[in-house]
Order: sequence, then C-alpha cells, then structure tokens
Amino acid sequence: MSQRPPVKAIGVISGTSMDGIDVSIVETDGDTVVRPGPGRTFSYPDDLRKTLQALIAEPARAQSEPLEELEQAVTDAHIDAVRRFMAEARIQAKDVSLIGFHGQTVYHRPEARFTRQLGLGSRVAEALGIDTVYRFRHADVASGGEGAPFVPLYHRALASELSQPIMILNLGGVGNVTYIDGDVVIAFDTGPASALLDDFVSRRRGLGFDENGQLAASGTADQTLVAAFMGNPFFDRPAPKSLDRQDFHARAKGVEALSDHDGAATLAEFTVQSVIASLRHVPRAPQRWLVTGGGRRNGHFMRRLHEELGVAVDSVEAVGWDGDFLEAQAFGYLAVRSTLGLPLSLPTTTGVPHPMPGGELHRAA
Ligand SMILES: Nc1ncnc2c1ncn2[C@@H]1O[C@H](COP(=O)(O)OP(=O)(O)OP(=O)(O)O)[C@@H](O)[C@H]1O
Ligand SMILES: CC(=O)N[C@H]1[C@@H]2OC[C@@H](O2)[C@@H](O)[C@@H]1O[C@H](C)C(=O)O
Repeated sequence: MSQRPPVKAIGVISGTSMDGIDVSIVETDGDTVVRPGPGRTFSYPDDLRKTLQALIAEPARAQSEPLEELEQAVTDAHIDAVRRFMAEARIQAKDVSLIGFHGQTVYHRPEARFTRQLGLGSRVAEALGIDTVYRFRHADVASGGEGAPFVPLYHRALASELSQPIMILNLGGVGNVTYIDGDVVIAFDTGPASALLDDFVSRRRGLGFDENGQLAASGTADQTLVAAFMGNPFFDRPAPKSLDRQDFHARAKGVEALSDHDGAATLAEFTVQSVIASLRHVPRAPQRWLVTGGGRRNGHFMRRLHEELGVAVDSVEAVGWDGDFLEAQAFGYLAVRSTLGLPLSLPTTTGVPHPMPGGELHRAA
C-alpha cells in the first residue's frame, strides 16, 4: 500500500470529438487510492469548435502552423470550464493540489515522434492559481512510444477489485481498449469509434452524431466494404498502436455511394469489427467488457458488440464508474503521478522502452 496521503486533482480534457471540454476531480495518492468526484462538460464556443474542426481536416496546418492565437483561445476555454466547474461543484482552489491539463489534440503522428496538443500550462496555472501539469504525451512519443492511450493506468487502478481478465473499451472519436489481468495491462487504439459516423451524419443530415445509433440500425451494412476497410494492415499490427482521428477517413470514401441508412450501418459495422479485431492482440478473451465514452450511448454499437463477442458488454456505469468523465479523471490521476515521478505509460500500453514518467509542471505564481 502506498504511504502518500491522497490529494485532490482536477483533470480537464477535450477529446478528439471536440464535443466539449470535460472537467472532473479525483482524490488520489497517484497509486491505488482513487476516489472519483463529480464532473461537467462545457461546450467550446461555436466559432472555436468550427476553427478546430477545420484545422484537423488539414493535417499539414495542424502539424506546422504556430497557431498562437488559437492555442490561447483553447487554453482560455479550458480555464473558463475549470472555473465554472469549481463554482458549480463548490470546490475552492486551496483544496485542489493540481490540475492535469490535457489540451486539445490536433495532430498525432507517433511514428514521426510528434504529437500536438494545443494548450498552455503556464497560462492555466497563472489564471487559476493552481499548479498545473500538461504535455503528458510528449516524453512518451519522444522516446519512441505511441503517446496514447494514456488512460490505461487509471483503468487499472479503478478495476483492481473486479473479476479479471477484463476489457475496458473507450468509444470516443477513436476507439481504444485496456486489457487488465492482474499486473498485465495491454492497451491500444482499436480503430475509428464514432469519428467516421459523426462526420458522415454531419455531411448527410447535418447532425452532430447518430443518436442511439438509430440511423445505423435502420440500414444494412455493405459487408464487402466492411471487409475492405478491415483489410487495413493496422488491424493485424501488434499492440501497442495509436491513431490520429483522421486516419481512416480517406479510405472510407466507399460509403459515399450508399444511402444514408446503409452508409451509417456500414461505418458502424466497421467500428464494431475493428473492436472485435482487438481480440487478436490480447492473451485471453475477457469474459466481460466495460464500455466508456460517448459511444456507449449508441445502442446499435452495444447490441452488435454483445452479439459478436457473446459475453457481457456493459456501460461502465454497471460498476459505478462515470463514463462521461473517466478521461478527465485520468488526467487528474496522471498529474499526481507526474509530480511523484511515477510512470504514466508502460511498454505494454504505448510501446515505450521502459515505464515512462512524463508531464511538465507549471507552478502557480
Ligand atoms: N446519445 C448518443 N448516441 C449515439 N452516439 C453518441 C451519443 N452521445 C454521444 N455519442 C457519441 O460519442 C461521441 C463523443 O464521445 P466522447 O465524448 O467519449 O469522445 P471524445 O472523448 O471526444 O473522443 P476521444 O476519446 O477519441 O478523445 C460523439 O461524437 C458521438 O458520436
Ligand atoms: C493522441 C490522442 O489524443 N489520442 C486520444 C484519442 O481519443 C481516444 C484515443 O485516441 C486515445 O488514444 C487518446 O485519448 C485517451 C484520453 C487516452 O490517451 O487514453
């Protein structure tokens, strides 16, 4: 057991879907003690979200433009979100030891040892008067790791009492899994989760996402196209491996010839099959899957996953976790680990050569 007293850390992240800034709080010793608190999601201002969406659709810009003004605006939106969260949850700055500030991923190319999260840690620390850790993924990528996923060590801490092996599946814009069996933690990105479907229903119907997977459920998947998508060598590549949100977009163009219903069904089935393919890279088939992220609200995903896997597939709420805020809490947990010099990632979660500390601390003035 750890001897360090637990502290309170706020975690804040905007995921690849850019559907909002998630803020939560966790009380933790950075090791086995984890007491998650409440969370809230705050939308980006419309113009900022549109600017970011346009940016990630142009990877060359996202990679190399300085983006100073945009980075300040992204940072200020996060500061505002944390302020509102603290006011609404009646949390005082003096009671919070740390902020774990993930920022907004706009470009991720680990093979080029490059990942970019917009966000200025010093600005957050100064504005809120709380020590802030940011740049979580950089040391990992610099040492040859995938730089993602980073939530697995938090999953491990949360799952210590559950029957194992167990699989935690995050269905965000991109999908990722954490396989936990005692000390064995294997994690990797699985493929697209909602990103392709979101963009498809936005183009075809002007929708933000396919509510409960209704459109996908009403269509028929084109199995030839799904098989072609699944022919991507990514799915056979051993773990660890990670993805950029846009990685499958160019190759998924075949759905353009399909109706709205069948196109949505085909993209949803691609997501489902890419999740199933994750079983190629774990030692034993888990008897239970716990699903987190916005995609757990897509009933079509959940139903198809259960049919294909033939084992229990539940939302993480079934074990008392909050699937809207696991990622935010994870970055609070990781911020505490960062200040203690503990690893944030492992050879089996990101492919780093050895357990890797990371993050940069900015002290409040
Ligand atoms: N009611 C719902 N029905 C269907 N899908 C939903 C629903 N609510 C959310 N989603 C899906 O979940 C997505 C958002 O998930 P989440 O917030 O976990 O993503 P993220 O954290 O931004 O992404 P990532 O984990 O890749 O960084 C939405 O874009 C949408 O596709
Ligand atoms: C580079 C980046 O931001 N990756 C995200 C993305 O969204 C889901 C998946 O791809 C995961 O690898 C990661 O996010 C979570 C928070 C993680 O690091 O675990």
